[in-house]
Amino acid sequence: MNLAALSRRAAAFPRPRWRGPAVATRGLMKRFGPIEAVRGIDLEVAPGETFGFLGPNGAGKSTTLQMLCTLTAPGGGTARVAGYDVVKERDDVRRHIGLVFQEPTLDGYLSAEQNLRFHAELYGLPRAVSAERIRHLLEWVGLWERRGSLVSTFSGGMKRRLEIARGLLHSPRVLFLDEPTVGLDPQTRGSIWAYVHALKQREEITVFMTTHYMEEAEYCDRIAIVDAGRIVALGSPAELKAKVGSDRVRLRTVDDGAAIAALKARFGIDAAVRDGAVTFGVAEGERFIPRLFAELGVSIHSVSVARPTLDDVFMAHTGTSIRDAESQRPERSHGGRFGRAR
Ligand SMILES: Nc1ncnc2c1ncn2[C@@H]1O[C@H](COP(=O)(O)OP(=O)(O)OP(=O)(O)O)[C@@H](O)[C@H]1O
Repeated sequence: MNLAALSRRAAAFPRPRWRGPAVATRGLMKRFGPIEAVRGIDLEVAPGETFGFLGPNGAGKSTTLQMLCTLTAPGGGTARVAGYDVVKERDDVRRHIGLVFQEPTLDGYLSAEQNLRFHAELYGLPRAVSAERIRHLLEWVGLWERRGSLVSTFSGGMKRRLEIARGLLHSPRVLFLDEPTVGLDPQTRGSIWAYVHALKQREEITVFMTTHYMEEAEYCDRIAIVDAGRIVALGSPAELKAKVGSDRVRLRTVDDGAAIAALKARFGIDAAVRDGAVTFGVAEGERFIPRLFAELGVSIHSVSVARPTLDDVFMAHTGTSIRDAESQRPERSHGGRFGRAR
């Protein structure tokens, strides 16, 4: 049965309101030849949550998302989305999810409104309903005035907003966003987040997104930090940072090598030079600073203390920063991921 027929059937036989987890996986796995892209993901996302999958390039974020969206078959384990099994009830999953990809999948030769109308027809939305919803969504993403313009004339930010509107057209229960702001300038990234926030105010929807931007993960209710195909930490950003425990101290000194040796010898602290400063973690950093000046025995030019960041969380679980993890892996193009052979 095609998507349109499924939607008509659903409209004719409304289901009782479903209350289980929006996303639930057990031992989810995927392998590409010798590469173990996803190595046993266990996850439960509650309805209404904004959930982030945070990790460096190649961590397995997109592959997990593709399995949840039924775009690639799991190699092992199970996954349910909106209550439906991604393998046995693929069409049901598809009917209840919206997708926004990294790469635009809009038709540049059609106008903004035509793109949405086409999508509405694909999902079998009745005309009266879709016309109203298209207007509503285009107004909401600030594109109603430009509804007649060809999408090929739109900026990157406008296209992403239109994609979000399209992803919401059929009122999905779960909206999947794959790196929704990659390639956008900081201002446009901020505005995309403002739309996601506003969306949570007006629709009862779960948002599941992947990102490798720390600052974006901070917007999520909960995040899973993934590395090499596994979840290494799971919780709210505040919980995860609290678990790291230590503050991050950064020193600029006359002699970094001597400072690192003295930190080890006098305080038992393992420090390293990162981004041009001697960096280490210590509980209650502000209280430690006076001792440092008194006892280090190496002249200090400047010192800063910061509360743990999500990068510190990543480092605590993997021994490396996300940035370093990305630079250690072969860079892959962000383009065409959904077009790759599976
Ligand atoms: N179709 C494919 N064929 C072969 N290998 C693949 C395929 N898709 C993903 N991989 C590999 O699986 C691993 C995980 O890739 P994935 O795209 O899921 O990571 P990611 O965390 O989303 O990274 P990025 O931030 O770069 O998108 C990588 O080593 C990648 O090269």
